[in-house]
Amino acid sequence: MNAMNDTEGLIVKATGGFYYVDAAGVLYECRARGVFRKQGVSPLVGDRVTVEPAGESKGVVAKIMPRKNALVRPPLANVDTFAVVASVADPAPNTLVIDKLMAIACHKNISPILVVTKCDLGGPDALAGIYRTAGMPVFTVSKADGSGLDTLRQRLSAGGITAFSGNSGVGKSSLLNRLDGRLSIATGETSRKLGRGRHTTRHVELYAFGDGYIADTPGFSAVELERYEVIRKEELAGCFSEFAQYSKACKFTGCSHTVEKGCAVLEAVRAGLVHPSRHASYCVMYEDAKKIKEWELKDHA
Ligand SMILES: Nc1nc2c(ncn2[C@@H]2O[C@H](COP(=O)(O)OP(=O)(O)OP(=O)(O)O)[C@@H](O)[C@H]2O)c(=O)[nH]1
Ligand SMILES: [Zn+2]
Repeated sequence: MNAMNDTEGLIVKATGGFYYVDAAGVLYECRARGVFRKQGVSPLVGDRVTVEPAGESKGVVAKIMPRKNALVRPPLANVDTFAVVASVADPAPNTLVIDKLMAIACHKNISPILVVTKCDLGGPDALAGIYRTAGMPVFTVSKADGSGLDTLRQRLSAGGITAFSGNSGVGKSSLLNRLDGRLSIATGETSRKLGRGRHTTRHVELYAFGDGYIADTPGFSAVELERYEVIRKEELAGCFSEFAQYSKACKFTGCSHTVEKGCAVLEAVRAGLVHPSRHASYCVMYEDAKKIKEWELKDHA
């Protein structure tokens, strides 16, 4: 009960009501204090917590530190980097899906990066160019060539928690397995062979990677994320970070940046400063956001 004995750590895994907390290299198997349930909060992987030790390598999660952000699916807190994975081909990249994921990341105060996979199947420049124009870090990798992988490793090991997302089949599992030998995630081929359903894993785990952590969440999709992370139309332009420097100059306050005369964002699109593909995604998402009902927003308050 003595708070002085409490030790601080990070929840790296949650399963079956147990939380595994890494505190200065010791892994504590913990239960959560009952009060959390009463308050309707549950500890999440990625939470910084204090542990009240209770026997060797066992303890109780006593306090959850304030979160930078929290995702519902996958259940994960304090994510710093969101790596959106897209392949050059097989499947062809879907920029709308990529932009939805990136907007959700911005909305959650998570830095997006793009990882372009399967560069052995075609040139990554067209896709990479869209996101470089938007000022985002882009990493290009392929089965055959390890150079892009090393640059990505450097970024991930610099610190913070990185989560990966992207459409099914883009090569997320293959990428994670190659990034870190400890991860042996079933890739498309193997899980098909085993005949197991896809996207069944709900188990999230953080792996230390240099000074950072990688969240092993291969099974979560754009569709799922969207269901839980709603962006209002008024907030949307703010989630397309490269629009910000132009939108201040729009003629009308409350400009939707879709059709208005005197819209500085549209002007930037015409001038090649904002990529048309990003703006096209914005317009689709804006139309969708207009249809969001108030009751849907209440669920996400
Ligand atoms: N040509 C090529 N194929 C790749 C590459 N990376 C992965 N693949 C193949 O792409 C397919 C899908 O890879 P996965 O790693 O299972 O993809 P995933 O994104 O994890 O898929 P889900 O589990 O459905 O989310 C597999 O057949 C891989 O062998 C690559 O760099 N080049
Ligand atoms: Zn505008």
